[in-house]
Amino acid sequence: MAQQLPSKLVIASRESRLAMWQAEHVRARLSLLYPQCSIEILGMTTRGDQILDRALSKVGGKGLFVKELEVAMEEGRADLAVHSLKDVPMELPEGFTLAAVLEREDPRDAFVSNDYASLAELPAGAIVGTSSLRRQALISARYPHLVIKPLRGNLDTRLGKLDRGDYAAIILAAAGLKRLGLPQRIKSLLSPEDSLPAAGQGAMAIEIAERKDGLDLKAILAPLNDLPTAQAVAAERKVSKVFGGSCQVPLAAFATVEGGQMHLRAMVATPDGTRVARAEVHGAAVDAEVLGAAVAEQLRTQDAEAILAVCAAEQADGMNPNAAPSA
Ligand SMILES: NCc1[nH]cc(CCC(=O)O)c1CC(=O)O
Repeated sequence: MAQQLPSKLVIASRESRLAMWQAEHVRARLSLLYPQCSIEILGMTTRGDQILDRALSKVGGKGLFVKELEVAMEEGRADLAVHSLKDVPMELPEGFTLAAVLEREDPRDAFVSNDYASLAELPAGAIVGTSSLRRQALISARYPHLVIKPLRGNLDTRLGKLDRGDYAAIILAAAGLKRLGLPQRIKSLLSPEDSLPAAGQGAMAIEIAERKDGLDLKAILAPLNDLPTAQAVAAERKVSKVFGGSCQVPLAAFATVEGGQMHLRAMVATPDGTRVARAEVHGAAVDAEVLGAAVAEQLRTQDAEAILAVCAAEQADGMNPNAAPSA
């Protein structure tokens, strides 16, 4: 790299075990690439981590988990921030960009239970824990005899609540469990038919701020970017953006890329799963955003706007006890 390299780079991260694992992963990869550069991690608590008792949709949504990290970059206390891409808002504030998207971990949702092997095994009335509207809608659509109850907190907290017996099973992203060395907690993986993943699930992203010192940080981070993953998540996030993308709406978007070809699937639903619209397209992966827009358009012709209007009305009524990230 012809690029000048600073003597030190600071990575901002949330302090949950998963966030720190991800920041450490990026630190290790950068250290291998640039052994002459010292790379440090700045752990931070975000407002989203503090507010555990209220629906995040009421107090600002996904942005709450990234704002403090952005302020640290703006003030020069950090150079980059590592995020679970799923938790990153579709529109970043002026002056911030995603510099790299790392190769995706398993994007699927995982069924976690101490007593049962799969959703299909659960008896009528069994309590399933998830605070994702998407998971709630998809599970209710297919297994209407199950009872969905909210579940928040970081991964360890959620597993603790399962082990205490509060739930028959809980649904978590497989990626988080694998990264934390807990793959044995996964009893089965949900197929895309049972539970289509959320936009960006399983992918890590590196965010940077516009530099006043002219340092081309994007070029420095470029070797960490995984093109097929970047293309897949660009399509998924486009779908989400078209529908006003936030975790307050049951929306799934999942793309796979192989040999430059993309298969993109998406779904919107009412939170109770009684109305579900699905769409899919195949095309060249370089046209990621066009494919995303095409799937969004297909959903729209299937009444997606009406479905989302139901969600908005319920939220205005304060019926949504759910929300957002905290792994
Ligand atoms: N919603 C919080 C969140 N954000 C990222 C992950 C897991 C890791 C990932 O998807 O990359 C999780 C936990 C979960 O959904 O179970």
